[in-house]
Amino acid sequence: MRDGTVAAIDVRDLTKVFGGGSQEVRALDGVSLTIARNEFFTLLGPSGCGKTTLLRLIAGFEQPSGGQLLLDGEDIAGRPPFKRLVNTVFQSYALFPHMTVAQNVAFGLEMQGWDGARIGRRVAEMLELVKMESLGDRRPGQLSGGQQQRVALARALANAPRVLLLDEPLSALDFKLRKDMQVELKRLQRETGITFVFVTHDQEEALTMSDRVAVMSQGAVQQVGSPDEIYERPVNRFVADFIGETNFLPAEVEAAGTRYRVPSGETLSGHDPHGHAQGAQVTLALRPERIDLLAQADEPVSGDLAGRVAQVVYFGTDTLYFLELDGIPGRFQVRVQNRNGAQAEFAAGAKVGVRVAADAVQVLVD
Ligand SMILES: Nc1ncnc2c1ncn2[C@@H]1O[C@H](COP(=O)(O)OP(=O)(O)OP(=O)(O)O)[C@@H](O)[C@H]1O
Repeated sequence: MRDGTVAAIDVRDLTKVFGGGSQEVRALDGVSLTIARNEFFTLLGPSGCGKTTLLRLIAGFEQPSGGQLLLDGEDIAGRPPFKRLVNTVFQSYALFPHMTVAQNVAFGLEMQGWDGARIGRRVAEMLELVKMESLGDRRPGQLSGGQQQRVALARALANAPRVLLLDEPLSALDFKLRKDMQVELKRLQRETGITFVFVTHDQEEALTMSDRVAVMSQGAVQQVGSPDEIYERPVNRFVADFIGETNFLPAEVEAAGTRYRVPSGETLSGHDPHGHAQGAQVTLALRPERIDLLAQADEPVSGDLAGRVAQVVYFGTDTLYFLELDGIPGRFQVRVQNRNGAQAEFAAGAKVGVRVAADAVQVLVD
């Protein structure tokens, strides 16, 4: 780690290849990242990008084809799962159906040879932590999905692992419960101080819970950053497209690091972490909620784009406008908060101006 402390998990150029010959799949293709102690770290990406494979390598259920994996600074290659101080919570919960809630939580502690009184205290403590203290005598079949998930968490936290791996643990829950459990998981992580590595393909889940997020695609890490970094400053088109809604505009660099000319001839200012030179062809990313719509009567200023409302979609909290901009191909989205009730401000067909906030434009690498 940069500050000299030892990372909870240090992944170095990790590769995992399944099968061989024409069947070969490179599930991980040289992944490097560090996860700090006490961090809520999320692996985010579409189905098949390799997030579960990375989790299974950390857990020890799979062996890497190349690269290194360090836990608290120690190379754990070849160490079996039960000797890694790493527990996993699966989407399916994997509770023992014939045991009570309390017996499920106690199971791992018994395997590790804890004495009865200590197990009793620990089980009570864990059930209190996940707010299940009154349901210790029930069997999993008598619990709701959310309650089963809490038991699975209590069981996985009981022996105080260094790292808890969570593989899409909320995806079987309905919308409302999932929201509640997001808050709950964050609380558990803060209260226990255990490093959480959370796998999801749900960007909202990743943004709301994580200290940092690694966005993955095709076996590679595209970007690692805090939720606001990856949302506000995506490095490439994949990240900008995968996280939230984005408008992409082709542009030419008019002045390096400051001004970008779009096909309508207007110039926008923008943020370019990649240092493109003057004359370079680039793609600009603009978030729909960072853009203001102007009535035709408003006085346009330099950089304002002009166009027509093609479609209006009402979302309750906000309204999404699809625009056709003069001189710019494709559709352009603007999201406006409905502060003044349900009435959409502009109807389909209305001529409008588009004002882009000075710091709202991100220049992408590709
Ligand atoms: N045991 C295996 N044998 C062969 N190929 C595998 C195996 N496990 C995973 N793969 C392949 O490796 C790639 C990455 O799979 P992985 O399960 O890690 O993706 P994921 O991002 O977790 O996807 P999902 O969200 O669908 O679980 C996929 O192409 C998958 O088909």
